[in-house]
Amino acid sequence: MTIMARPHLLVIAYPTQGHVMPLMELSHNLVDRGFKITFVNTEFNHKRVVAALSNNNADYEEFIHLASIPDGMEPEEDRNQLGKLSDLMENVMPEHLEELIKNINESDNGDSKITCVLADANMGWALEVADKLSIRRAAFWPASGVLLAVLLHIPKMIEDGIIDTDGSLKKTEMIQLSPEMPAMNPAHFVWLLMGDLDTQKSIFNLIVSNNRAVKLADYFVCNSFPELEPSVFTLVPNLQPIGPLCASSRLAQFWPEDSTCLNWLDQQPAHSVIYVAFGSLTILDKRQFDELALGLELSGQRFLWVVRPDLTEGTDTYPDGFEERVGSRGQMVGWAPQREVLAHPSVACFLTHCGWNSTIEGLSHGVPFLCWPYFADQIVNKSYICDLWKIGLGFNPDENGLISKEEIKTKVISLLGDEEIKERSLNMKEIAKKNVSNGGASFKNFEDFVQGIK
Ligand SMILES: O=c1ccn([C@@H]2O[C@H](COP(=O)(O)OP(=O)(O)O[C@H]3O[C@H](CO)[C@@H](O)[C@H](O)[C@H]3O)[C@@H](O)[C@H]2O)c(=O)[nH]1
Repeated sequence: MTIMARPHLLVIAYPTQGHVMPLMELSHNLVDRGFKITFVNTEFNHKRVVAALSNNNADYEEFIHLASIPDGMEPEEDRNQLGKLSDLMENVMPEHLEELIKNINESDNGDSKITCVLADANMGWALEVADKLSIRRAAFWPASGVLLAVLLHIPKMIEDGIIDTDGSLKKTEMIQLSPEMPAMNPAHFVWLLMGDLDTQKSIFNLIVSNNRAVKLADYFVCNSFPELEPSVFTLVPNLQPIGPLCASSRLAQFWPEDSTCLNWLDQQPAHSVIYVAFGSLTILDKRQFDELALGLELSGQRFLWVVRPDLTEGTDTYPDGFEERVGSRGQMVGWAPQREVLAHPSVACFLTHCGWNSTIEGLSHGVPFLCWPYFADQIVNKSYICDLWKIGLGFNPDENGLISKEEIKTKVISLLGDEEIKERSLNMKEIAKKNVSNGGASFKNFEDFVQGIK
């Protein structure tokens, strides 16, 4: 009897948590369908993932090999400089990736050859490397399909004089890509919300080269489902939604998970806890951090708050007496098992920065949102949550741009009392679930994808 070798996929993600996480989840799903994976992180992130690993990953370690290549930055440099990081990666990483693939494919240690590269569409150069080596290519889009549709529309927007060839804005009127999609404020284009002018230009250049590179992909999949953003899949017909991807995320955490909060959640009444988390990149200034703490206190509700070690600039001490006053009603952790938290029956709502993964994870569990976008695609995601799907509320900043404790309390109380939002959220959960169940649209797309890349 011949035992067939597992098809061997090389997977590479853009080096931030919100990209590594869903691609690892997709890798787990592919292992379940018979693949072997070499998952490539930057050396910097590889060290973090290994340091944060728990010991319950044994099942997957056999089939997911964690590899790493340098990103071009010095070890101590700040990886949140996304413009600089993107420029360096495009220059430095391709030759390292090529070498890694050649080493695997030429080694005689019995390892099967890499048959396909599955790259984050934000790492288009990796598809070019695969093309050069005549290896099959697939791309994954980790954010909303709407965002991708806007980015692919860049050449037309340059032609129409809406933006310049360097991405700067020339016209300010709203744009609408299709009648079913809400109009979009060009000031909210993702690259314009990414830091200083140099960063914006670097990110814009990266987008333009990625738009070119994704044409090399034989398959293009994303973490969404048809009902969520219907017209997108008409505008980008080769993009196949396979989401929601939101099971437990093993082998991908940049910080060690503090699971003690699940025991705390077990002790709380059903639908009583506000879960507060801002993803991996948001930084709050100290004044806003304090106001958030005081707003949670003032709301009188139970809350679970993820206070990442780098959530605030400078010190992250709480306002005077805050911890004593909230007592066991409030729980703060450095990094939570978010997907398990959102699935917990004690959670009533999700105060989020509206990163795409958090959005998908929240809506897949029927949890209503309180939206506090920070940058990048989050402002557009918020408008989908609040205005289109109507499963959440946003905050209004005061005249100093601060979201006040009173505003936080008001919105918490309004959301928790809003039965229509709750009903729509539960309905969305059902639609999400149907998509990945046997016969659902995302399920079928995933099956086609698996057959295609085998
Ligand atoms: O305590 C925590 C907090 C977060 N997470 C996970 O971390 C991921 C965070 O991803 P996301 O919600 O998308 O936020 P960011 O980390 O900010 O992601 C970046 O990447 C996303 C995908 O491109 C974009 O939508 C965001 O705007 C961008 O900031 C999610 O899977 C969460 O489940 C945890 O596991 N534990």
